[in-house]
Amino acid sequence: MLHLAIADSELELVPKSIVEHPAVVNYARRRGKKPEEVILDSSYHHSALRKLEDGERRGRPDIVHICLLNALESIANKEGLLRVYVHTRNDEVIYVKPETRLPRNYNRFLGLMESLFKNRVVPKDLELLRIEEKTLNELVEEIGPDEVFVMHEGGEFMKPRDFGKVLVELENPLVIVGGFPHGDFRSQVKGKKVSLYREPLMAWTVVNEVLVNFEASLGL
Ligand SMILES: C[S@@+](CC[C@H](N)C(=O)[O-])C[C@H]1O[C@@H](n2cnc3c(N)ncnc32)[C@H](O)[C@@H]1O
Repeated sequence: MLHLAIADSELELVPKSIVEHPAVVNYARRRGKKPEEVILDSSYHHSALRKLEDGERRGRPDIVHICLLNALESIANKEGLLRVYVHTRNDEVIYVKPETRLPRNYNRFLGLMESLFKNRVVPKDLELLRIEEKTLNELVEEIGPDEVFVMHEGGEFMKPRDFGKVLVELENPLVIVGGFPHGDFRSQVKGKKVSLYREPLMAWTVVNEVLVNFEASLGL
């Protein structure tokens, strides 16, 4: 089983300090929600983000959306060989059941995340998504992987194809990909740093490279 964690993801509700900012208030009103119940999104809350620490990297639920779509629709997942987790900047972990069919539409995805933050599980009966307070290190301990790989542009270079071969030799590897647009991991993560390319890649590209090469090494 391959475990994939999208870590330090920039997925959060609008922080208290900016709930009264006009960009947030107007956006929430348009969506018929309370300002404190909406997900922070840099494309809508750009002016409010300037007032926040780390504002240049926060409010990127789109990264989580694309990574999850790619992972959940992958052949590895359809074959029952993948578990996906989203860890957020506020140390929460979202557990995603493999059979989850995420909305393709971005605004619907935001609505789903808002409902998850409010109700802690969605939907109530199937519990496809569940969120818990948890650090990345606590998640790693819980998974108990035989090896942890931290995908990092400054890590040891490995061709994606060779990395796939390394993964299939293990029982329970964990691959960690940063769910943020700029900078480095905020969490202190222990693991082998691996670079798949000489330049920085988008998180969803790394997810795809890891999964496709894992599948190829399995002969899928
Ligand atoms: C957009 S990058 C993070 C920001 C990047 N440090 C920058 O400033 O452009 C998102 C994640 O993709 C992964 N990643 C990016 N480039 C990579 C590479 N060349 N090899 C392996 N993983 C990479 C890392 O896990 C990283 O945290």
